[in-house]
Amino acid sequence: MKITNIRFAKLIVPLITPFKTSMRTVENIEDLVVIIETDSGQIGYGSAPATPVITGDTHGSIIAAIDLVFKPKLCGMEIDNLNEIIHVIQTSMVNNSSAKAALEIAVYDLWGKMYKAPLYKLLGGGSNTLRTDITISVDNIDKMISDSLLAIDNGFDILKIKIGNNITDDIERVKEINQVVGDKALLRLDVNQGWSPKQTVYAVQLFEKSGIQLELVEQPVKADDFAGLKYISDRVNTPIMADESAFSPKQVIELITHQCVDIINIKLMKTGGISNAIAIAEIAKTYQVECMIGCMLEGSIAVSAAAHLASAKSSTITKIDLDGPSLGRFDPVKGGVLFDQSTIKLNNLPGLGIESIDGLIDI
Ligand SMILES: C[C@H](N)C(=O)N[C@H](CCC(=O)O)C(=O)O
Ligand SMILES: [Mg+2]
Repeated sequence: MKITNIRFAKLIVPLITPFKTSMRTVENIEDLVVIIETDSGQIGYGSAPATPVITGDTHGSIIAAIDLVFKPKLCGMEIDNLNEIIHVIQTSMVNNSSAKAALEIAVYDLWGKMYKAPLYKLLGGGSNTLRTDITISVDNIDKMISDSLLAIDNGFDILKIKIGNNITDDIERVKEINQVVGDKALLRLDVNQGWSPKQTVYAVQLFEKSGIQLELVEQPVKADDFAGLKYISDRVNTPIMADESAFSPKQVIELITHQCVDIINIKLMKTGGISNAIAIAEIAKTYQVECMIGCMLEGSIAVSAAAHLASAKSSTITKIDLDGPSLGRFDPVKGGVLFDQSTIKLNNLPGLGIESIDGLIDI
C-alpha cells in the first residue's frame, strides 16, 4: 500500500455553546482534514484544528508544511514501513506539531486498514468503552452553574472547569460551582496559564482549607514556567497537571524528574501524533506517573485516534478529556468511534473505523 497523494478539506461544526478559556473564545469546531490516498484505493483520514495560542499552528501553516515539506517525501512510501514514515514525519521539520499529528493519524488509520484491524487492537488492545469528562467554559457564574447542571443531567460525572481570567473571580466561580454540584460530580480545574505561581498556591491552599475537593489543577502558570510548577507542587496537596508545558517526550522527562507536576496531559496536537504520545505514555509509566489523554477543540477524526490510543494505554492513561465531539451540535463523521455524551465506544472496523464524513469542504 503506497502513498500516492495527500489532499485537504475543511470540516466546520457549530458548537452547542461558545467554548471559552482564559486564552480564546471559539464558536465552531473547525478542523483541517488531511486525506492520504494510496495505490490500493484505501484512504487514510487525519485532522487538526488551528490552535495558534497553544501550538502556534493555523490551517494555513499546516497546509504549507505538508505541501512544501512532508508531501514530497511521503508520496511513494509504503504504509508497511510505518517506522520509516514516522521518522520522516518527525525529523523533516521542527515544531509544526499539528501538521505532524494530522499526518500520523492518517498514516496509522491506513496501517490499521492494511492489517484489517482496529487501531487500538494493533496498539496492544484494551477496553472498547471509555468515559470522558466535559468542559465548562469560563463565563459568569450563573452560566457556568447552569452549564454544569445540564452536563450532569446529560450523564457527565466529571467536569473540567475553565478558569484563569481573574484570580478573585476564579475563586468565587469554583466556590459557587462546588457548592451546587460538588456532591454530584468530580471537579477538575483548567487555568490555561492564567495565574502566577503565588496566586496558584494561595487559591489552591484556600480551596484545600475550605474542604473543596478538586481532582486536579491543570496548567495554572505559563507553559515555560517549570520552576513555577515546581514551586506550586511543593506547597499544595492537590495534584497539579501539565498541559501546555508538556509537548515533547524530553519536556515530560524534565517535568517528571524535577517533580514539577503529578500528572501529564497528552494531546496528539502537542506531541505531533501517536508515536510521541506512545513515548510519553511509556515514560510516564516508567516513573509511575498518571496521564490524561486530552484534545484541543477538535472533532471526531483526531479525537478517535486519541481514543484508540487511550484504550491501548489504559494502564497509564487513567483520565480522559476527549469531549471535543460532544461539544458540537452534530458529528459529521460516521463509523468507528461513537461519541455519545460521556460515553466513547470503539468498534472493530479497521484503522480509525471511519466510514464516511458528511459536509467536507474541498480546499
Ligand atoms: C476541549 C478540551 N476539553 C480542552 O479543554 N482543551 C483545552 C484546549 C482547547 C483549545 O483551546 O482548543 C485544554 O485542555 O487546555
Ligand atoms: Mg488544558
